[in-house]
Amino acid sequence: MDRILIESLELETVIGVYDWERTIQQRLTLDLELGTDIRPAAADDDLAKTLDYAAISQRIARFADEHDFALVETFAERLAQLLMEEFAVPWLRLTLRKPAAVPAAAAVGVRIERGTRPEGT
Ligand SMILES: Nc1nc2c(c(=O)[nH]1)N=C([C@H](O)[C@@H](O)CO)CN2
Repeated sequence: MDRILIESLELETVIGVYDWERTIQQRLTLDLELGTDIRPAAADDDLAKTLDYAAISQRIARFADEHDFALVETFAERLAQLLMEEFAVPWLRLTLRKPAAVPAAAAVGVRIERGTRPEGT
């Protein structure tokens, strides 16, 4: 299966379990692999036949603006559901990092895979 990539997408959102986190915006970074078949788009050189990574990046930024989850798990799961529904993505791998959460770590976060890969990929 081919994949469309979005790497190190920086997002600002309210996220966290502690009271002090409910009043500030924090940075998250997102890596995304979106399963798709790129051959129709490549054959016709046509953006309409593939997943538009610019449009998807904008949608993700809007999602971050509109929500204020406690857990990175909830952000990741809800975003995966949205992307699969709105953009008809059959499979994705999403890595969400919260870089400032644990000062001794470069980042902490979650990685999830959702959906079904076509046979043999
Ligand atoms: N598995 C998780 N552990 C923790 C989370 C989280 O979202 N998932 N969040 C926090 C706090 O919000 C933390 O980021 C503040 O520094 C703690 N553990």
